[in-house]
Order: sequence, then structure tokens, then C-alpha cells
Amino acid sequence: IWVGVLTWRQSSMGATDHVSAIVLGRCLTYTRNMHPELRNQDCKKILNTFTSAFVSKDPCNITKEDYQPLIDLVTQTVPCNKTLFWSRSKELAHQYSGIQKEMFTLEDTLLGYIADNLVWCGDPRTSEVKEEFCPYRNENCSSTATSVFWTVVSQKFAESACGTVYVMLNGSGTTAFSKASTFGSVEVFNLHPDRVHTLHAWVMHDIGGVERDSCLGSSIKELKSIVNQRNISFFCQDDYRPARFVQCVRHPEHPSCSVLM
Ligand SMILES: Nc1nc2c(c(=O)[nH]1)N1CN2[C@@H]2O[C@H](COP(=O)(O)OP(=O)(O)OC[C@H]3O[C@@H]1[C@H](O)[C@@H]3O)[C@@H](O)[C@H]2O
Repeated sequence: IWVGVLTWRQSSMGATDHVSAIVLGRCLTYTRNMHPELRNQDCKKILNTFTSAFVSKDPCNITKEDYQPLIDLVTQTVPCNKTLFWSRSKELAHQYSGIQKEMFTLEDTLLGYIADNLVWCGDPRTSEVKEEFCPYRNENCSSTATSVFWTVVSQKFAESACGTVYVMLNGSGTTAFSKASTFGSVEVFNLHPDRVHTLHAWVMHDIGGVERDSCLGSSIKELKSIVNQRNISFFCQDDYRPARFVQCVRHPEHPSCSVLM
């Protein structure tokens, strides 16, 4: 038994303590303060539906179907032309949507907001939300409660998008676009061509950082091909000016920022 427990602990990450209290609190903050138009949402029911998806279940074998009751319960529509996806650019994407409040990243919706930056799982031996250690997602444990949640809500987020949608990509990483990412494997393939007519990509580069990829790079050519094959128009901008302004707040003296000011 002890060997099993040690093995478990060695290959696991710290679950977030008091997940249930945090999720309930975030739900109340979001629906009562931030988005009063959602004040009728039942946060206790949302919490119970969320935890029912994974408690008492094998933490490495969670399925999309486990989260379907939660998806059915929380129906929130993002206005057309206001969806912002991101990949390997989470911080800047949220700094931007925090200022350009009309835009919605997944975390600016209720389901993304209540779960952001948390880790959670269940255990077949108890009905408790694991407060201790949850397994890492790896080849031996590919379907964890957290990873399946983000796949499911990312798919729903993409399916409900409409009009012109946007994605912020990282040109200072190895490749700006990757088919292995959630954006590249889930979201881009769940945009409905009869609802979404255009995708704008913004390839952002760290201020003073290396420019490893750009709109002219092969990974963006691959993204354009995927998008066009789905009958969606594609446009790309390097260092989209409004987002560059956000980056320059922290680097006002940098030469690439002085021309902006
Ligand atoms: N806290 C959040 N996590 C995630 C969101 C999200 O919106 N919030 N995700 C995914 N995600 C998880 O976080 C990393 C991002 O990887 P990273 O390589 O940085 O980017 P991904 O394209 O995989 O995912 C970002 C994309 O999917 C949604 C969000 O709407 C963005 O448009 C990856 O393991 C995903 O499972």
C-alpha cells in the first residue's frame, strides 16, 4: 500500500486546497458582482454539478461526458465579434481583455473564471474533492479532471463563437501556432463556419525578446491553411498595436515602445 501511495505522491501535483470553497466564491463574485445579468445562476448547483463530474471516479479516466451536465447547466453566450482565444500567451491575453473589456477570453466567461489556475481531482475510495495530490497528466494518465475540463469548455467556447474571432499567439516561442495545443487541436476545429466568417491572428513578441516566429512563418501558414479549408477567412498581424501598448506599459523606455508613445 505504502509503495502505491509513495508512487502516487511522486507523480502527482499539488491539488488546490479548498477547491469547493474557491469555486463557490468565484461563482458568486462573477454572477452577483461582475456580471449581474447572470445573478439567477444557482452557484451551489453549479458547484455540485462541477464536483459530480469527477468525485469518486478514477482520476486518470475522466471523460467528456462526465462534464456534460455542467456544460448543459451553464449556458452563457459571448457576443459576436468579441471572442479572444490564446495560445502560449495567457498573461498578455488577459491583460488585454482586462482593458478591452468588450473582449472575452475563456476565463472571462463563468466556467473559465471559476476554474482558472486551479487543480482538482477525485478518488474512487472517497466522495471527497481531493485536497491533497492529483496525478500529473502524462502518457499513463492522459484524462485528468483538470485537463478534460479545459478541453470540454474550450470546445464549447469555440462552438458558441460567432462573427470575427481573434487569437493571440506567441512569436517569441518556438512556433506561434501548434496543432498540439488546445487552440490548435480543439478550438480551431470547433469554430462553426456558418457562424464564424473570419479569424484574426495576432502574433505578439516579447519586448526586447527574440522573434522566433511571425505571420510569415510556416506555423502561421499551416494555421491559415486549416482555417481557409474550413471556409473561414484568415488575417494575421505581427505585434497588434493595441496589445503592444499593453506590453509597453512595463517597458516604456524600450525603443520599440518609444515610437508608439
Ligand atoms: N486556465 C486555462 N487553461 C486553459 C485554457 C483557458 O482558457 N484557461 N485553455 C486551455 N487551457 C489549458 O491550459 C494550457 C494552456 O496551454 P497553451 O499551450 O498555453 O495554450 P493552449 O492553446 O493549449 O490553450 C489555450 C487555449 O485553450 C483554452 C483557452 O481558451 C485558450 O484559447 C493547456 O494545458 C490547456 O489545457
